[in-house]
Amino acid sequence: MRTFINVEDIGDLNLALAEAQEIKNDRFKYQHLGKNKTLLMIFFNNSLRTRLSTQKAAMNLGMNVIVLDVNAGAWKLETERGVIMDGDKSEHLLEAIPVMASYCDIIGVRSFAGLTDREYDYAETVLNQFIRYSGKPVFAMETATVHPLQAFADLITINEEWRMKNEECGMMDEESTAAANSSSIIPHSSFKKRPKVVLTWAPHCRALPQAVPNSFAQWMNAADVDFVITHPEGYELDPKFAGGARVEYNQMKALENADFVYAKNWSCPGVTCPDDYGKILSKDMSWTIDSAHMAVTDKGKFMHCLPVRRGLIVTDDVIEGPDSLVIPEAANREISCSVVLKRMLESNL
Ligand SMILES: NCCC[C@H](NC(=O)CCC(=O)O)C(=O)O
Ligand SMILES: NC(=O)OP(=O)(O)O
Repeated sequence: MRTFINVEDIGDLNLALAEAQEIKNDRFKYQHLGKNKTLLMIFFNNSLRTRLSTQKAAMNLGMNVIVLDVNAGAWKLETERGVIMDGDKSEHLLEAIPVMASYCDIIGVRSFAGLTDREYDYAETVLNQFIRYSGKPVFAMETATVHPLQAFADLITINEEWRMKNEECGMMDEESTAAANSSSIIPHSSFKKRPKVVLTWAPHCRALPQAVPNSFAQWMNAADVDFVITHPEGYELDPKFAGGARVEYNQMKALENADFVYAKNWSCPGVTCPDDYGKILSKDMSWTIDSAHMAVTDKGKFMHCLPVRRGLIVTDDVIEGPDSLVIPEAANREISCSVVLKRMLESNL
């Protein structure tokens, strides 16, 4: 694997899930792969989970890790070509990338959308410069339009929970139970019903990127689930990621019988109205996930990538309740990243 950006990069999802389970059973099984290899993590934006889980995954694989916070100690980097650099940015990304690449074997990049220029963001301009000028395998640690490590961790979490729910409810037939006992991964088709997964927009006080919902939609479209997206009018996600998914504008209707409720805020993706790109179109608090929303689900599990703002996205009782998966999701970030780094180490170095 040379890049990890879109769901296609990981190939067969059942194989990827099986590999995730294998690593979860023995996190240090592939420690030899990373010996004398160095991961460079570059952050243009803040992070808690990605910073720690990616570092942990690399250490599990025996790698050395260098972390660069571009905005805390490095020269401020210019990312656009053709500008006269007479402002506060002292170094151009086009020199910085090959320099940084000379010190490492794999590069992870966090670079959020600026939310002012849709074309620049959706072309993944910064990430693509790393791919083009580093000559090294590159993976997205949330970039302008995608957050695949999060979506993969979310898929792992859904798979684990769905398997448990089916086992508890005795929803598997005999053949599938036997398959479950002999294998780490059961295709969802073995269960009597596919899980209903609902991605719901929720209000926020700041304009946030579309990377998390884009990747979640892309991965759920590729997975064996019944996927529904709900949001106020104007928040339609880019068809490149969400194309084919069912959109239901009535949130309560969308949540009916849901097995998984994935809440997230995002700003206007500018699909129906390009001038609104990156803007907040709604702060409707009736979209906040509370116990009344969860009550219409099928004992649904609450999911969010974190960090989450309580009182806006979700109420305290829901996020703290027994049906909240936010901590297992975050824990599975170590696993999703381990699979990605393992594959990069195996195939490219
Ligand atoms: N990596 C997880 C989410 C990161 C980012 N959230 C944020 O910036 C929230 C910041 C705040 O709540 O102030 C996003 O939505 O893409
Ligand atoms: N979910 C996630 O990516 O968290 P961080 O932004 O803290 O890395």
